[in-house]
Amino acid sequence: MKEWQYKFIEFTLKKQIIKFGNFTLKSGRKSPYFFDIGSLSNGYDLSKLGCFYAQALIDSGIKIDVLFGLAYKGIPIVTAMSIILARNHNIKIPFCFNRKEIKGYGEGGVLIGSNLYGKVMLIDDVITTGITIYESIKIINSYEANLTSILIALDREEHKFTKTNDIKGIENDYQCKIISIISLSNLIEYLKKEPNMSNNLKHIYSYQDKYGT
Ligand SMILES: O=P(O)(O)OC[C@H]1O[C@H](OP(=O)(O)OP(=O)(O)O)[C@H](O)[C@@H]1O
Ligand SMILES: O=C(O)c1cc(=O)[nH]c(=O)[nH]1
Repeated sequence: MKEWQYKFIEFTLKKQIIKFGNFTLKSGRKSPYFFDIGSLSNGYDLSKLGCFYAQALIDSGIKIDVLFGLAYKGIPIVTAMSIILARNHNIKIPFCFNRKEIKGYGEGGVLIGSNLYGKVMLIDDVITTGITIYESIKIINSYEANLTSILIALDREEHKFTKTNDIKGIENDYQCKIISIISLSNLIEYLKKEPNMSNNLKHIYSYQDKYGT
């Protein structure tokens, strides 16, 4: 693990982005941990989050035309990341995000910000089953745009409902590179060295047995 990934885990634990308990996921899976970006509630923490995402993009060396934040949590992420890229790294990449419901008046439509065109990097918080990513590809493909990369904070490293919607499936089907700031393996590696984590780890291991890749 790189030092900034360690720092990211420290940040997520300190800010209680990573929570332990009983959580129902979008897929219906019952998880003993939850990654909750929505618990960040001030500009300072959000700008720190933006720094980690910007770092991951720069480290990847991937070239893109537009950043696309997926509603809802991808919206503050892509906004914070874009500000950090401009302010700290002098990198100006257009960004946009979607509405979950189509707006039928005023400017209308589903997109806010830049048009979707060329090589698109999708920005979100986590991938669990990958189903949400498959749904978002439909939005991207309805423009003259291609999904060429995905950047998330946490890859939960779970197997998916069907063979076609796992991470490797997305990468192969769409020639699309997926990068994550951390993976569940990174998190486990960190938690193993922390005191009082053995019970949480026990629950994570049995969850992994059921849903892990
Ligand atoms: O890989 P999957 O099984 O599809 O699950 C992961 C998705 O679940 C959450 O979406 P949700 O629509 O709940 O996000 P929101 O809180 O940002 O609206 C999360 O933000 C991911 O996009
Ligand atoms: O799969 C999900 O719904 C999910 C998992 C997670 O860790 N965090 C989140 O916001 N959603």
